[in-house]
Amino acid sequence: MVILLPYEPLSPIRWHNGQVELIDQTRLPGELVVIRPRTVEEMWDAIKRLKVRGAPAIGIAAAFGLYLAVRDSRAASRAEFESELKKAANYLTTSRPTAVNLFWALRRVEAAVADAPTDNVAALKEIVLREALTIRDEDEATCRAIGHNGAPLLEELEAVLTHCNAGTLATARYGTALAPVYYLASRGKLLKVFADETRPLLQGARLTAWELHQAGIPVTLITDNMAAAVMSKGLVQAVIVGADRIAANGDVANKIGTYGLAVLAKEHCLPFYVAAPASTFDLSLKSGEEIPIEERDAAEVTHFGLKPIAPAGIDVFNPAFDVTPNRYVTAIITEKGIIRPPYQENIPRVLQGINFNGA
Ligand SMILES: CSC[C@@H](O)[C@@H](O)C(=O)COP(=O)(O)O
Repeated sequence: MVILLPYEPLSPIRWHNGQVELIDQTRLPGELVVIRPRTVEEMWDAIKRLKVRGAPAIGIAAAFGLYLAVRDSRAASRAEFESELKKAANYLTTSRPTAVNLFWALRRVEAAVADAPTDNVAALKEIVLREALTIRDEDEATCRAIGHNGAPLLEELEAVLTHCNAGTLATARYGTALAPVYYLASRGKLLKVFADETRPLLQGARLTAWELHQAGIPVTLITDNMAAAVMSKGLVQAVIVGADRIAANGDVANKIGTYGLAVLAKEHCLPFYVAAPASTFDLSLKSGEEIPIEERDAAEVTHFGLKPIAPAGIDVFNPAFDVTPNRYVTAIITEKGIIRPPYQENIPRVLQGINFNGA
């Protein structure tokens, strides 16, 4: 097992020796295994099975997936190459429907090729790889900026509650919800984190607890149904989560259970913060009602690992995400600044970089 320098989280996705390397998140916390998808099909499978997961990381993985799809292309023309790229992008969009970063990254790579001033297929392949690498590197800088921007909201607090994993494992590095925690730690302020285990796939227990523990940040694991008790005892002073898609009105899709936490936070007069990059906003959607919510296999609920914990054949409802209405969201922390209500007006203002502090 790798031991990290205190407070410096690892990066779960990188390009090394001509291959994409991913930490297989289904194997954590027991084993730190690196996988190297070699085809677009293997990358699709890694995304579908949550070997790589978390909205920004899914986008980065998909961009590399496009390169894997065209790396050995024998296209005879630019048009043929672009058609192969489009086919691969369409295929990758079928892996997971909710995180808009996936669609954003694929569009970005396609646009880079469309804008390229060359018809040379070898040069176009190189552009696909360069764009994937740029998306990865920019995400790391973006997450660091989210950490910087979010830190003032949390620096006076003792502890926060988070849900699922919106940490370094969900991004190129640093995470979104956990970015301010890492940022503060690197400056000597250790904020405590209560991590929901996050049923059914336990990203909180397996991933958030693991990565914070590795980085030397104090983390306390709770089951999802303990959040109300933690809040009522005053053990946390804020909730901070990531997002998979944010609609134009500020409604937030995130891991199932997030909505309940937001309602609980309101009842306990705690701020409810969402941390997300600009690539997680989908301003084409008026509200969260339009966000496609992934439903996953019933076995994730009826089984604990391979062990059945429910009667065989029982009906199951297993949405992977829920939508938190904007009225519960105190602020959205982005790399461009902090966005506060009214979201309809303030989201475009902040994302377009108009000088506005969100106060
Ligand atoms: C920075 S990641 C934000 C979200 O993607 C995260 O909170 C989440 O819901 C991840 O769900 P997952 O199903 O593990 O991909």
